[in-house]
Amino acid sequence: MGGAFLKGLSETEQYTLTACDLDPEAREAVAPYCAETTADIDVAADADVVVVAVKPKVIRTVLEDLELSTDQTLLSIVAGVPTDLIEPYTDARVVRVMPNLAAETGNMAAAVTADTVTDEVRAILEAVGEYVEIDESQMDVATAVNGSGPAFVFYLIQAMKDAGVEGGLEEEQATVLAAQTFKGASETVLRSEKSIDELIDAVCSPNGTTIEGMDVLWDSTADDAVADAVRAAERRSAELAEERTDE
Ligand SMILES: NC(=O)C1=CN([C@@H]2O[C@H](COP(=O)(O)OP(=O)(O)OC[C@H]3O[C@@H](n4cnc5c(N)ncnc54)[C@H](OP(=O)(O)O)[C@@H]3O)[C@@H](O)[C@H]2O)C=CC1
Ligand SMILES: O=C(O)[C@@H]1CCC=N1
Repeated sequence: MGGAFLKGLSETEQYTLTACDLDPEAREAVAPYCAETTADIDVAADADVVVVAVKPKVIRTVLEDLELSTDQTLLSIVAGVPTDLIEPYTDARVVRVMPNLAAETGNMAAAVTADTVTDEVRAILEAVGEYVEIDESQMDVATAVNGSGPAFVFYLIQAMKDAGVEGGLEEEQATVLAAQTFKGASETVLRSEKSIDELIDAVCSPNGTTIEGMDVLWDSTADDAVADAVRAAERRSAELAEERTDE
């Protein structure tokens, strides 16, 4: 996730980016997008905004080594680790963000804690996509919807693509048609003033093809399966918080 963030931010040419990782291969992978890569956390700690992008189980170790001052911002993208668990380890302002992998292409959907976000962090998030400001109590569900969400959408694209292949399209053709259709539909939802129900209606020509397919979906439990996936991810995010708090 840290690499996707770096790649997206490097495209904007607005930031001086330093990547810190202990693994030389990880540093090599992001070197083209950074002014500097380092294994020395003190070098990373020089930045105005320090993004912590390690797995939940190692955040405490990283925080113990990270010396920041009150005029710096620590931006945590670590799932399930609450602000009040991070704050005792740092003098920096702590802002919690749930990003997603689409940062890489400047299409990230992110959720950020409304009570700690600054204009500096808003500018970073805006540079690589769209963000919403939420109460931290909503971070687990946001983690499920926009953090894990890309995987759920990849799954749906695959299902649509597979159906196209089954109908006779070539794999590559079906992938382009399915993925571009998700992309176009997403743009429409974001730009249109119509509700999603109105947009569905607009695709359904009278006695046409779409209504036949929509009847199948409306009669199915596809929406329940999506809601169950979101709830399972939300539950896990809350569990991660519990596991961290126990330490
Ligand atoms: N993947 C995603 O789509 C999203 C992930 N996140 C959050 O981002 C964080 C990272 O997830 P993800 O990118 O999937 O995980 P990865 O394991 O791919 O990335 C974590 C990176 O941190 C490195 N690392 C571990 N310990 C240290 C250390 N002490 N100092 C410096 N670097 C270290 C790891 O190196 P090594 O591999 O050698 O251990 C690895 O390169 C998680 O907290 C996750 O919750 C949030 C939103 C979306
Ligand atoms: O799967 C995970 O735990 C991380 C957090 C959100 C997306 N990936």
